[in-house]
Amino acid sequence: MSGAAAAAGVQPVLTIDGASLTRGRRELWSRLDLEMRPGEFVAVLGPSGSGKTTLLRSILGLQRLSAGGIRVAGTSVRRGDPRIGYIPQQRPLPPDTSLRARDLVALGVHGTRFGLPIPRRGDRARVDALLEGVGAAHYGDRPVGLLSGGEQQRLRVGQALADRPALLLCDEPLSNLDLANQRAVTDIIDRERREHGTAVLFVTHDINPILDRVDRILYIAGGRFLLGTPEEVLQTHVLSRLYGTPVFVFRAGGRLVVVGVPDAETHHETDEEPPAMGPSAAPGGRA
Ligand SMILES: Nc1ncnc2c1ncn2[C@@H]1O[C@H](COP(=O)(O)OP(=O)(O)OP(=O)(O)O)[C@@H](O)[C@H]1O
Repeated sequence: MSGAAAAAGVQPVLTIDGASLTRGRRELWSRLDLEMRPGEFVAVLGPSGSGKTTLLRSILGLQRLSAGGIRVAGTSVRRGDPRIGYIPQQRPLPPDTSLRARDLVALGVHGTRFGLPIPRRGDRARVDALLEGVGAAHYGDRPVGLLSGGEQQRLRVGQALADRPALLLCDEPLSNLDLANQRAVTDIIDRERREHGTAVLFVTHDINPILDRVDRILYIAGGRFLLGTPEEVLQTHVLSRLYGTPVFVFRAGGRLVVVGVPDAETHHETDEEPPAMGPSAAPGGRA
């Protein structure tokens, strides 16, 4: 154990240790360190193609690292690890999908997650409780293909939380949702981490809907990363240094807007020394 979690005397839920991932000649990120404590909410930001989804896939054991290691609650991850819940990037389900809403949630319940559904005693009650928890009880028996994007997304959250994971990985779970559904889905995830200590790693393009819940931000760009509180990371001078080009952070009407972000592949040579992080950097963070 090391870092802030150790200082607080708790076992980290997630430990990423010097992780690097190279695709062809391109280094997506390198020497990435991240330690998450129970109940912590970390947002992952960065331009399209910077490797955010790949990071989640690495944590899930679906993507081999070029270097470094990843542990969940102190041990290596394996495919289908029940300690991890995963909300993948949203794709609308086809209208003719024959599953009912409750079937989709049931796929997350132990024993059915990665194989054929094998209902066990108590599963129905668990599925009912999950449907209730995500506000989907009233459409539990409807075909999923006929549900709206927001209704489907609540079910995906229910499925990911079914086995009460220690770590919840969310890949842009709010995209394509209206503001009311963004808030509803955020509230469900936030309640889970407050009530059950689930650590949440949340990939997003827009920090605004979750800004008031986030403990730290991991910002990935051009093979580099920054780690710190929102106040530390979301600053014009900090992001300009990360990108190596002027990037502006504006605050308007309680919202943050980041302007001038270059494409993920058009900046930074990977063998460049990363710029120094300001004095307000969280331990373990660098840029
Ligand atoms: N299976 C794969 N084989 C080769 N390259 C891949 C594969 N999957 C992703 N990539 C590439 O790796 C890079 C990172 O992809 P990734 O999906 O992790 O980015 P991202 O930050 O999640 O992007 P977005 O915000 O658009 O979802 C991209 O350049 C992508 O084209």
